[in-house]
Order: sequence, then structure tokens, then C-alpha cells
Amino acid sequence: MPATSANLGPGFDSFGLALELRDVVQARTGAEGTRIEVHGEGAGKVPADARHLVARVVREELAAAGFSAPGLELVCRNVIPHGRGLGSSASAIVAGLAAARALLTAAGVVDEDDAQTRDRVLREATRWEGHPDNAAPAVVGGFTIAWSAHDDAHPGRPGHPGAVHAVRLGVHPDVRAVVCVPDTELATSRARALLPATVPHADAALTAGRAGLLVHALTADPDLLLEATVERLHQAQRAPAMPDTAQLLDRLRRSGLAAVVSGAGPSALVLAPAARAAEVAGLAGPGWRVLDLPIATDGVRARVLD
Ligand SMILES: Nc1ncnc2c1ncn2[C@@H]1O[C@H](COP(=O)(O)OP(=O)(O)OP(=O)(O)O)[C@@H](O)[C@H]1O
Ligand SMILES: N[C@@H](CCO)C(=O)O
Repeated sequence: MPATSANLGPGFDSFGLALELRDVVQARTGAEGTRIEVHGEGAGKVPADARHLVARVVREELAAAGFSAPGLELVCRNVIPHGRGLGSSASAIVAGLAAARALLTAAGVVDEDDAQTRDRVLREATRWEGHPDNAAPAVVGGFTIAWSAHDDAHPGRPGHPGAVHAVRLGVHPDVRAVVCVPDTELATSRARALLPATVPHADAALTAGRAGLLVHALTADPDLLLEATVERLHQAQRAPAMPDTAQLLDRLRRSGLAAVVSGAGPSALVLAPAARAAEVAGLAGPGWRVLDLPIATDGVRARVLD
């Protein structure tokens, strides 16, 4: 499944972008217990037992379908950095859900089409994550706008509590996604704790307007990306937890590049015109791993191995 960058500036908790940097998970129900191999990112750090995030998700999803497997084996080949704002936890959760649905289908426990699987994975991933902005691009790929259906959208009609939706839009071919990844991690939970409970009306109004503009800029007019990525809901509030990122954003934006905090940080995402993508590494300087990543046009891919 791909890495993802959430928010994209003004689209807090709803906009996301899938990036062509993929973890691979192999899952098998088997002998008693939980056996996990982790290669790459997180090896030696994430628990290699039943507490492992992918294992917890697979186990819960199998149990919810009434399928009891004596054991679970996972082999995880990870390249998405953890705790950097590149959606590693959402990708792990989506991988676990997609693997579980594939196991259930192979065992004949469920019979569902791709759209039903996708809807369920998106809803359950959002429940695990608490917000759909990383889960949506991890599931469907591309640039996504995700939202949860609430009863207040249809007053007087019964709602569908828990339903999560996403639309995927095509990104203008001149837009490149360049991410600058620091060595330091920042847990999303810590970054969320820095957000105020309320924001001034003027800040909300400005940010809503720029979110609308960003849809146009990303899909049709990249020249507007710098202005379209202005927001006042989260980046300044979280800057004390990632001062180096705040300085980097300032440097990149002063040079005319549309740089934003990727997800909850501390990575930066630059939505750069193709002709300027190569400048990012020089502007970032030492201390940043700079990755020029294609936008992933599809999300998680699951297949049953023999
Ligand atoms: N592939 C994985 N396998 C097991 N655990 C993982 C995996 N990926 C992430 N995690 C867990 O999730 C934590 C990181 O989640 P967190 O939400 O803080 O950051 P993120 O998802 O990388 O960034 P963001 O949500 O801002 O995009 C890791 O420290 C680890 O505990
Ligand atoms: N919208 C989320 C993305 C990170 O998971 C946040 O910024 O907290």
C-alpha cells in the first residue's frame, strides 16, 4: 500500500494524496500464535508479536466476521518512514484490513465485490485512525477528498452513522510531490494535542476558501498552488513541535514553492511544478531526506498467493 500525505495545507482531516512509496505485507493464517517478520522501517522498533498494528487489525477483522484462525504469520517489508507525516499508521491499518478481507474471501467466509471491500476498508480504517484523510488515498489512490456521513447532512432523513466517503480527483500532470523527511519523529497524537478547540471565524473562512481553491489548483491550474496552500488551522499551532519544519516551509515558500506540513508532520510536502522539483533538495539542505515521489494512481493492492 502507498504512503500518503494528508491535509495538503487547508484540507485538514479531509484532503490526501497517495504517494508511490509502498510497504508490502504478506499475511497467512497458520499455526498457533502470532509470528511477525519486519524488514526495513520499524524493524526492531515496532512490536513483533500480537501487539503489532497490522496483526491487531487482521485479528479484529477476522474475528468480526466470525472467523477464528489459530495463528497468524506476517512478513512486512516497510519503506514508509514511521511518525513522519507520511501516513505509515494508516497504511499499516489499510494493509491489515485488505489482507483480512482477502483471507476471508479465500476461505469462503465472505463474498463481496471490490466496491464493497473498498467501502468497508475505508470505513474501518477511518474508525482505527479517527480521521479519513490518510485512509482514503491509501485505499483508492490519487488526490482524495474524504468525509464522514452525518445525520445533519440530511435533516429529517435517517442517516448512515459511520459511513465514510471519498472522491478521487485527477492531479494536473505538471504537479510533482516532493517530500522532505527529517530524522526526527512526531507522533500524530502529540501533534493533535497542540490544536486549539476553537478557531476564529476569519481563520476558518480563509482556510475554507483556500481549500476550494486548492482543488482547482491541483487539478487544473498549478500556478495557483502557492496561494491555495495557505491555511490557518493547524501548521502555525503545531510549529513549536517541529521548528525545523517551520523554518524549511518558510524557506521553500519564500522561493515560491507550495510547501506544506505533510500530515501531522514533521515532513514537508512540496507540490512543485515539474521544472522546479529538483530545486527542493538544495533549498532543504543537510538533515533532510528529499524524495521526489510519483503520485500513486491506485491505492492498496491485495491478491491471494497460492
Ligand atoms: N508498518 C507498520 N507496522 C507496525 N506499526 C506501524 C507501522 N506503521 C506505523 N506503525 C505504528 O504507528 C506509529 C506512527 O503513527 P503516527 O500516526 O504517529 O504517524 P504516521 O502515520 O507515520 O504519520 P501521519 O499520520 O502524520 O501521516 C508508529 O510509531 C508505529 O507504532
Ligand atoms: N489530519 C491529520 C493527519 C495525520 O494523521 C492530522 O493532521 O492530525
